[in-house]
Amino acid sequence: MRQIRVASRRSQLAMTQTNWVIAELQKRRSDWSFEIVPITTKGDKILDVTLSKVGGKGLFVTEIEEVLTSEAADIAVHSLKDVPFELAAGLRLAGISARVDPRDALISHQGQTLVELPQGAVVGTSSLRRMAQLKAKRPDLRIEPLRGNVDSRLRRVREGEFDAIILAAAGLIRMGWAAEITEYLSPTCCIPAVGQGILAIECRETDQELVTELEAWTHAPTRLQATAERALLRTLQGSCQVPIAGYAEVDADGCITLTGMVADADANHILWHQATGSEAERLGQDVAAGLLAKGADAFLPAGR
Ligand SMILES: NCc1[nH]cc(CCC(=O)O)c1CC(=O)O
Repeated sequence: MRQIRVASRRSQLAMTQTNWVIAELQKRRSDWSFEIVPITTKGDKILDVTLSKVGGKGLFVTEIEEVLTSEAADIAVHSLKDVPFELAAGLRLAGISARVDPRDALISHQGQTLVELPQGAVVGTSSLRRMAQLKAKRPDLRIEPLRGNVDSRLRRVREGEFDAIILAAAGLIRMGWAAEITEYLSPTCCIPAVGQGILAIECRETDQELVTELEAWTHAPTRLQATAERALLRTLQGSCQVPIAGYAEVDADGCITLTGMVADADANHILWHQATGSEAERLGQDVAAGLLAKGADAFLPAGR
């Protein structure tokens, strides 16, 4: 018998993800019971500003990590894409879920796909990564900031404030709202964020019982994808201030193909690089090196 305290943000998406992970772990460990410790993070309080302007990587994650470090909770469930490449000392992403859909999704007011949107249509997104790739496809679109919870974002497009918005398909699928999606953007056209569609469970590395259980629960092919994509992010020292994308696929032989993208903040210059390998960490570093060789340095923060 053990009581596991699970730190979770209060948003509907966070609670849905947390409850899903608790159900998964409960299936394996009927001798454990779970208690949710709700946390309001700084990121949750800043709803009306473009996050990249607020700055500070890991706005949603840092305070949750403090709760783990101070032993006020034992595990935390994160969307992997919100987790900075560097964790707080003593913590570890011991559990990695099977990835759900990694793609971005277009939700449009009148059911048009990306190519069908009228000239100059207003598209909501605050993600520099999405903005850069949208601009590359459709330079005529007017891109406007869009923040807030998933349900409020959907309401704003439904009410016609935007012609379309872009969200991660994964969040909509987990909430049971996939019917709202007009078009799934292919990962070759709009490369997903590092870790998009993956849930990561963080705990103290000294908690052997939890580490062992979470590692046994981990989906091995997704762990390879996560490792390759995060090695790319780490090597580039990427944060939400720089438009970076990274998406790895693993074939049946365990061969990994990783595609990386870096753009400048105005999306006037976009660089891509792709490579294949069998060692995830190494592959992430190689794709980062490939991007740097093509000039990605100029788009990244100085002093890396
Ligand atoms: N940046 C916010 C965020 N972090 C994780 C998700 C849900 C998708 C996922 O698990 O990757 C979202 C919403 C979105 O981008 O639409």
